[in-house]
Amino acid sequence: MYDGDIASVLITEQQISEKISELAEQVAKDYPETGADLVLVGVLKGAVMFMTDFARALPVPVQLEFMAVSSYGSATSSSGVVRILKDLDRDIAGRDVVIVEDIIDSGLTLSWLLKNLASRNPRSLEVCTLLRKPDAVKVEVPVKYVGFEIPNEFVVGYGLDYAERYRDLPYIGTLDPKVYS
Ligand SMILES: O=P(O)(O)OC[C@H]1O[C@H](OP(=O)(O)OP(=O)(O)O)[C@H](O)[C@@H]1O
Ligand code: HPA
Repeated sequence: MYDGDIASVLITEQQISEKISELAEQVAKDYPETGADLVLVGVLKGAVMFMTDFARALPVPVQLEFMAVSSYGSATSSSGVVRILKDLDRDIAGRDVVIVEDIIDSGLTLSWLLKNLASRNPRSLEVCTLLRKPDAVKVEVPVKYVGFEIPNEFVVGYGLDYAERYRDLPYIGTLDPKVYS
């Protein structure tokens, strides 16, 4: 599939699966079953694969919510101004909430999202991301659960796209430069 487009495999399907088990164990420990279920907020579309695998790996009951947001500005870099395309279906006031992200790159999307969700008065609000790039440290975003720290390269697969392609790859890889040209 996508013959020749992938320059290298950065994280294999098995590494992803092992990491998700570790993250799920960590999160389950921090949220022992109480009266109300934990709410996972997945950020469309990139986080879909991670969200569904992560929810199934968690040994505590969770409710799934999704948000779709879009950044104004250029396609390649986030401007930090975010618009809600699809909002949550439910009120999160008083609930334990974990934002589930595929990647934190500049950190601008997440920093906006944290402020937006915090204003809805959840009982607690944390972030779980599969990938984080070093640039993310430029914006101060508190992220409790991080799967992999990756180099500052454009990656695709496992939900991550380039021009809406490659989201369906089961692993995470880098793109051959010929794809961009
Ligand atoms: O830290 P940042 O620089 O803000 O980048 C991270 C965001 O960018 C990607 O979403 P994108 O806007 O590409 O939408 P998609 O998930 O639909 O691909 C990714 O899923 C994160 O939400
Ligand atoms: O490296 C990336 N790949 C795909 N989508 C992204 N959104 C932010 N960073 C990336």
